[in-house]
Amino acid sequence: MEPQPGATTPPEPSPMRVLVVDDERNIRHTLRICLEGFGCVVREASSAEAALAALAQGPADLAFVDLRLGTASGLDLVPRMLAESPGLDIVLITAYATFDTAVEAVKRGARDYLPKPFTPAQIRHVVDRARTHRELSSRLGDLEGQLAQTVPEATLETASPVMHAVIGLITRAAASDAAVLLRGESGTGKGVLARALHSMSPRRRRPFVTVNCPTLSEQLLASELFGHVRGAFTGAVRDQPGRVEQAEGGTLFLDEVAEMSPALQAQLLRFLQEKQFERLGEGRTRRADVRVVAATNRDLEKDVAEGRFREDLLYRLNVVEVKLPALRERPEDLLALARRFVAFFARAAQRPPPDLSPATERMLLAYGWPGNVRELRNALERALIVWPAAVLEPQAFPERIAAASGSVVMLGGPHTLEEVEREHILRVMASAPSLDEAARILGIDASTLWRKRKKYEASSADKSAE
Ligand SMILES: Nc1ncnc2c1ncn2[C@@H]1O[C@H](COP(=O)(O)OP(=O)(O)OP(=O)(O)O)[C@@H](O)[C@H]1O
Repeated sequence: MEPQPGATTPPEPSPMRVLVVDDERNIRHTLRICLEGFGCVVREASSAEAALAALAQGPADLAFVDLRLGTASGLDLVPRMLAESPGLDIVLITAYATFDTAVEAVKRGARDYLPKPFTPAQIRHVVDRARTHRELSSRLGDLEGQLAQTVPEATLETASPVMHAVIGLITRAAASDAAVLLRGESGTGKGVLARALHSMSPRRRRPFVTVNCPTLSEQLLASELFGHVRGAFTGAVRDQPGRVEQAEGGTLFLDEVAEMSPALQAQLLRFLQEKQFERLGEGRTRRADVRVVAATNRDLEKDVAEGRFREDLLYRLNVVEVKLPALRERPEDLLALARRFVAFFARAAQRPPPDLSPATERMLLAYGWPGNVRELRNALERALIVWPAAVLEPQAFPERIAAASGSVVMLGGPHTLEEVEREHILRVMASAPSLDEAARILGIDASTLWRKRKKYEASSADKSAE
C-alpha cells in the first residue's frame, strides 16, 4: 500500500560511520567496497596517527584496525582511539591470529577480533552487531535523560558559608586520588557530594559505583565488593566480578562504611593499602585502580574506641575528611532548595509552580529537619500532591513540621473555635475543585462560604503585612 499523504513513518536510522585503519591499500579498498555495500559511510586511515586525526575530525561508530600498522601496533592504538572516542566499537583484524592477542585486544577495550582472510558475511555480522550496540546505547541515553526528569537535579549552589567551605574542599580533593570520608547526618547529601566529587575528578569518564554496606549480609557484601567464583557459596552458580572491578579506573562509593564486619574491614584495609584483592573462593590475587570515597553518619571515633571499627582503616579512609552540615545549620540555603523542589515537582505534575506563603516560609525555617535535605524534598513532593492551590500554606505539610512553628491549627490544640473553623474551611477549599463543591462538603450555602472566604483573605493579608 502507498503511504498516505502526511502519514508519519519512523525515521531511517542514520548510516553507520566506519573507520578502516590499515596500512595496506588493498585491504582498505576491499573493506570499503564491502562496507559501502552494507550502507555504511566509510573513511580510511593508513596509520595510527591518521586514525587518531580522523577521529578528532569527526566521530565514528565502528573501526576496523589492523594489528600490524607498519612499525606501530594496532593493540597500542586501541586505548588511544577509545580515549578520543569512548563509545567506539573497535574490531582488530590480522593475519597473525593468536588467542593471546585476541584476549589482549579485548582487555584493552576492543570489542572483537577478526582473523584474515575474512568473508563479507563476517563483516556484515560485525556491522549488524555494532548497529545493535549503538541503538542500545542511544536507548540507554534516552532512559538516563528520562530518569533525570524524575529525580531533581542536585545543586552545588550555596549561600551558606559552611557549605561553601565543604564544596571548596571537595573541589580540591577531586583533583587527587586520596581517599575521602564524607561525614554527616542522614539525608545531608553525602551521596550527592560523592557523585559530584567523581564528576569533577580526572576519573569522571570512568564508572561511579555505589555499594550500600548495611543492606547486605557479611558474605553477600564481601561478594558484592570483591566478587566470587563459581561454587564459592551456595547460590554462586557462576564467576562474578565485584563492584571493585566494575569501578576500574573510576570511583567506588562505600555508603555507611561503619556497618562492616571485622573480617571485611581487614579486606578493605588491604585493598586500600595495596590495591589488591581476591574474589571470594579464588586463590588468584587481582589488582584494581579505584578511588575510594566512603560515607558515614556514625561517630567512627566512638566505634574505634569501643572496638567496633579498625583504627587503621579509619585513617586510611579519612585522608581527606569532609563534614557536611545538617540542613538546620545552613538556613541560608533552605528556601532556595525548597523552591527548587517545588519547581521540579510542579513541572513533573504539569502545573505552574506554587509560591510559598510567608507563613510557610516561616514554618520551613523554624522546623529542625532531622531528615535533612531528603526530608525537605519529600515534604515538598507531598505538599504538591495534597495542596492544589497556587500558594502553598503550612497546612500542606505534615503536622510535625507545621507544629514546630506553632503556626498551624490542630484538632484538640489550644485554638478558638473560630480558628479551627477557618482552618477547616481553607483546607476544604484548597482540595475541592470548585467553591460550590467546597460548600457542599462543608454543608453550607455557597454565598455563606464566599463571605467567609473574603473575611479570611482579608485577615491573611493583615497577617502577612505584620
Ligand atoms: N544539594 C542538593 N541538591 C538537591 N538535592 C539534594 C542535595 N543534597 C541532597 N539532595 C537530595 O537529598 C536526598 C538525600 O541525599 P543523599 O542520599 O546524598 O544523602 P546522604 O547524606 O547520602 O543520606 P544517607 O546517609 O541517608 O545515605 C536525595 O534525594 C538527594 O537528591
